[in-house]
Amino acid sequence: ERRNLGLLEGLVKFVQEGTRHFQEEPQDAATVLPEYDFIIVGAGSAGSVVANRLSRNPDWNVLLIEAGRPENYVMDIPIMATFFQFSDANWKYKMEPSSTVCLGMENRQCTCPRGKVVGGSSVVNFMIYTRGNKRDYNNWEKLGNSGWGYKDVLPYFLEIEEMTIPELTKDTRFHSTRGEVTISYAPFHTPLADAFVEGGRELGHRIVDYNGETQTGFSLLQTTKRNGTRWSASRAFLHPMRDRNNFHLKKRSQVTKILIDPSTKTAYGVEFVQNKKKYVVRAKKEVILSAGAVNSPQLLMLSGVGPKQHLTALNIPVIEDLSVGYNLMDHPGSLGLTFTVNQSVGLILNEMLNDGSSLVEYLNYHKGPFSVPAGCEGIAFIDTKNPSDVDGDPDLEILFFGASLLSEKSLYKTLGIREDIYKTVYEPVEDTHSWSGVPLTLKPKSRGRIMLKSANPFHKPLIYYDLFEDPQDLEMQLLGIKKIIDLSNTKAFQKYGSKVHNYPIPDCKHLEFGSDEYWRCVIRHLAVGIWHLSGTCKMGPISDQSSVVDERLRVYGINRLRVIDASIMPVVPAAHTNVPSMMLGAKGADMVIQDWKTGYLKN
Ligand SMILES: Cc1cc2nc3c(=O)[nH]c(=O)nc-3n(C[C@H](O)[C@H](O)[C@H](O)COP(=O)(O)OP(=O)(O)OC[C@H]3O[C@@H](n4cnc5c(N)ncnc54)[C@H](O)[C@@H]3O)c2cc1C
Repeated sequence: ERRNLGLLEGLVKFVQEGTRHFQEEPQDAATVLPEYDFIIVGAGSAGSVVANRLSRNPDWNVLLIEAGRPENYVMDIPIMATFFQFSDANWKYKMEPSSTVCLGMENRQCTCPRGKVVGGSSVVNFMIYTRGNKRDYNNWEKLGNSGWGYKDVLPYFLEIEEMTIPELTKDTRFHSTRGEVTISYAPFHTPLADAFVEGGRELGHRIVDYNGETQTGFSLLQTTKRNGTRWSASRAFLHPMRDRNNFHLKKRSQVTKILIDPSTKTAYGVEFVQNKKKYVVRAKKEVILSAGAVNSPQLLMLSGVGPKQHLTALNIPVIEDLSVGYNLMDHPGSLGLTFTVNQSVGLILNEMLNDGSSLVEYLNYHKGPFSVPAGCEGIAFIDTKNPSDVDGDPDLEILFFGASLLSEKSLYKTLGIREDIYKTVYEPVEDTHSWSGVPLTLKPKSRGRIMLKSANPFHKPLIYYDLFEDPQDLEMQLLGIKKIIDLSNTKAFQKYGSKVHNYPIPDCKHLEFGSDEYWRCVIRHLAVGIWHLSGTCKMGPISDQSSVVDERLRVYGINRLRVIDASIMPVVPAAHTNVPSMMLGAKGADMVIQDWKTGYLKN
């Protein structure tokens, strides 16, 4: 009876919070002005920050256009993070079928979720907070992008961070408490998460604040969460500006074209469609593309900026011939490694729902297992070439989940795994307590490409990406799998009788279970990009034929048009790309502000 009362009270509280959340998101603008100073396309991780920073100047008016729906408070319950991939908050992209990778997925296609919602992919992601390694950004600078070294980006990471983990706030060189993006540990973690960190220590790794001075080591997950709920880009940057009257947000409005005068090669506005109605809006100063690594290149190409041959084949008049859509990167991973344990120490959604107390705890206090983002609890960064270097340059990440494909039936569908694989490998022991480790290749050498399917803006672009085209990317996975098996064999995990779930993947069962060849087969079958798509509008010097934007993020050859989002990353950092994209938003917006203040771009 007490629990029922707790549930009712919790539900009332949740509805109240949800209502407040709904009211705090900026409303859909009732009218659209014919002209704004700045038009930003995409209210995602980067675009939300850009809009926030530019509209701080009351003399500038700013329009932010978002194709997706409003964020919903249910999306902010951490354990639910994978559930919205079936909803209209996801663009539901898939990679083109391949004969070498994603072989265990429906139609040999890996899924490519992207947030289609106010807040963008920060609303569907796993809330993992990482910045990357200082060498990643120093490398950007070395590639010819001056002003992009670690010393230049760190101030922006600090500007946006609100660190709430007490022991980390003391390190003021690397952490700040004054920004908008709240960082916390999950208020709950499983005993298996402790085993992960302890197991890492047993294997000789350090426990590290991987967003501090050095990155290599093991840790519980730092997450973009406030008070046990998701802290999306929208909650961090858009909610606080809902009353700025120089700012308009259009939701469910898809930009279909950037308007560019072909004679002066100057961007002067955009065309967008809301409710089947077409609008044309002009930009007095600039159009800024923050539509993400799939849609920013798509929009550039639809607007005549892209590879000449490709656009000509689709009858799109070419305004500027640039390498748009190339250099697609992600952090390739694989899902084949599951461990069962002999105690009830993992996360099983069914159990949590049946028991009810976890739900009551979450609704009332935002604590307990529901506060764990998608079951993800720990992270390790390893420099496989210099494993004992305390200041290593990691090339391998291990992502730890206190759950696995055994823990929640819908997961295999979310990930696009073939039903026959689920039925033979996982279903026989589903609901067994388990954990999983996902190895991520942090310095991928393989590259993919985004192409247009047609000149129709409503046709999904094509995503070509053989994640393991370069064999080194696959070998790093193999190394990762071996490391994770070593972890399972530590005392910390053996306390729970951890053992590899050894039902072979049907297509690989002709190979000896556990042999290198077996694992290579599994990696190719249950491959996953971890959805850090980036690089498709590469930043680089003019001498680099493959670059699309310059170091001030201006599109080469086109005036008054920038790209500010994950697509400008010349090389993907050793990081989950949400907060790095927000950093790009803050730094990119500063460049816009500087350029217009100094009269660099004349009105
Ligand atoms: C399932 C998943 C899990 C992830 N987990 C993590 C994680 O735990 N930690 C982490 O750091 N990173 C994670 N990432 C990656 C990270 O969230 C993204 O790299 C980051 O959000 C990208 O930011 P962005 O600004 O480039 O693009 P987005 O945030 O994707 O924003 C682009 C926005 O533009 C809008 N848009 C696109 N086209 C148009 C158009 N034509 N007209 C109008 N609007 C348009 C989109 O709807 C979207 O809102 C994850 C991503 C996914 C998909």
